[in-house]
Amino acid sequence: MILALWQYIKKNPVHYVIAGVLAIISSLLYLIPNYIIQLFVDGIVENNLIKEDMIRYFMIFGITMIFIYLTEATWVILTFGQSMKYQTELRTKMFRHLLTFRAPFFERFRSGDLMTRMTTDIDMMGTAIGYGFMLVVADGSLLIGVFLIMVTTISWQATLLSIIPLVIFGFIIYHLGMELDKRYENSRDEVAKLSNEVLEVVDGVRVMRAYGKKQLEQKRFQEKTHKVMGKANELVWINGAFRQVARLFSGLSIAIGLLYGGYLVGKTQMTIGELVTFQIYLGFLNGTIWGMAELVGIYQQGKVSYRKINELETADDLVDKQGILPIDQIEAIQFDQYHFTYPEDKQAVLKDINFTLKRGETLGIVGKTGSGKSTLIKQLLRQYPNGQKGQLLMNNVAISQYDMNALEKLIGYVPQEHILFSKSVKHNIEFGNADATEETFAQSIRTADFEKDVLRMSEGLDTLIGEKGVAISGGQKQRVSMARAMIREPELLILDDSLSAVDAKTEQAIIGNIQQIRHNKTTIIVTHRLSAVAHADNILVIEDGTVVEAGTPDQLINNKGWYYQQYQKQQTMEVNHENI
Ligand SMILES: Nc1ncnc2c1ncn2[C@@H]1O[C@H](COP(=O)(O)OP(=O)(O)OP(=O)(O)O)[C@@H](O)[C@H]1O
Repeated sequence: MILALWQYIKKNPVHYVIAGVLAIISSLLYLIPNYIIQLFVDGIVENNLIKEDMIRYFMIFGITMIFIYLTEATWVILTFGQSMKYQTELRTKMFRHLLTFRAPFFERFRSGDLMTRMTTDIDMMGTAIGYGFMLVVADGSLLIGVFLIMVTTISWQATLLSIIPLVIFGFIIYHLGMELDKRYENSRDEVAKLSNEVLEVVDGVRVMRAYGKKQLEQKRFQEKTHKVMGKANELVWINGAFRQVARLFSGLSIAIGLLYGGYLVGKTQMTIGELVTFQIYLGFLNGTIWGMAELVGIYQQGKVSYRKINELETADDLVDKQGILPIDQIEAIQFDQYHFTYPEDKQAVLKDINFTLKRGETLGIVGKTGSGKSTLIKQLLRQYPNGQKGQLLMNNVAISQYDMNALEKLIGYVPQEHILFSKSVKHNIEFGNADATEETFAQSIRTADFEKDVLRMSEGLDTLIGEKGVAISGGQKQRVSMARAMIREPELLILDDSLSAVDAKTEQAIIGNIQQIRHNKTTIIVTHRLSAVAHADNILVIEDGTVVEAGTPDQLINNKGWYYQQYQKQQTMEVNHENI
């Protein structure tokens, strides 16, 4: 951690050098008022304090305090400003880094954990480089300055004797710090788990209510908070005990100083003024030792947070991102004896997949639930590592060779679970392509059959949706999501069971619109409703990760296999539905 912080300090030398010099100056300036106090007390005791001296002392005292204020304020502002800058830079860097990760990473790191890393841990690193730096420089220079002044100007024997308890305390702090490390980590991990729980509860609150599980969830949550409290209490215990030990040692140091100082005053080897100043100096030394104790805590917490951030920085999502080839058109997609197993699994989910999809064609993918349809799409989107056997080619080149960003720009993907942002309808659609012309924007809404819905919304396209806005239906969400993909006018459009929540008539209208505007462009439609792929050039029926039937809709009907049976069932259902 220290190395990482040092790298940052080195990047901003001017700020830190100025802050460091000012911190040292302000610490040393603190010695002047003490010296004035010493002269003042001695003047009173020796009865030779004259008015001019008093005015002079007062002036020096006042001016020094003003300088202390100015230097301290300047370097504290500089240091904490840098700390904020450091946090902002680190957070931006980590966020950019997070965006590069693919699905396996997010399966490993849960949302609550990531939130804790992006907030508390980065804050802690900021504290280490701000408050930690302040403690090291200011308290360090004060400690050295006070020690030297005590030794050289008052009494080296009294100084050495009275700092013995402080040195012992220093050793205790050091060893306790080691003990605190693990406990800080445990406590922090429990908070991360709790954050995750809160997210899940907020997300699933409606289901929880519907199933009458409010009480149960409350109990579970309470158990988790008790666990957090338990771990935090361990720290409170150690910190509490530690503070009392600190008090004991600092009291001992002052007592030794008083006793030995009193003895020296009795032997006229120390003036009363020096004894008073000596006690004030001891107070400073005690303060700096407290500061060092705090520094140990900041260092230990910072170390834990650094480990957590470093884990994110060095995490690998196992997806090869090294591809550099540019791509601006997808002429053909080819799965060649392709096998795929999820990283944490042993059994292949896709087995021996073979097919070619040419530019301008529409491919339908159907099959039982859990058969591997979405997995095939995820492989096209490169969300997981490459398949273990066979090849996935685009324009006859392995897909992994292409620059991911270039590839992503060609694809419009409408996923099964519709993720919309808590912003306006317009913002959500424009998210697909902020540079789209008004005409393309209007066309995307038309294609998604969302025009009527917009008219019904109180603020039209500016209507806020999501958490802070109006709740929209599942079918409306799907169509906003569809418009977001359409506004890209993508080379390759992928609909992954993305019209399941709209009625058959609307689905037909949308599919018709897509057919009409996507000449020469490629479309993949994964669906459970066969009417959505009735126009497809080719259809794959997937069962247990393998293609069991393939062909045009007519060929599959003639085949009399799974497709035919499903077709019959869905036809009967549709007729019954129309008769109701
Ligand atoms: N991230 C994952 N890690 C491990 N296994 C997974 C993962 N995602 C899906 N699976 C498994 O892979 C298999 C295929 O899932 P997939 O989502 O591809 O099916 P599907 O045909 O799209 O199903 P549905 O029609 O219900 O959407 C399932 O057994 C599923 O449990």
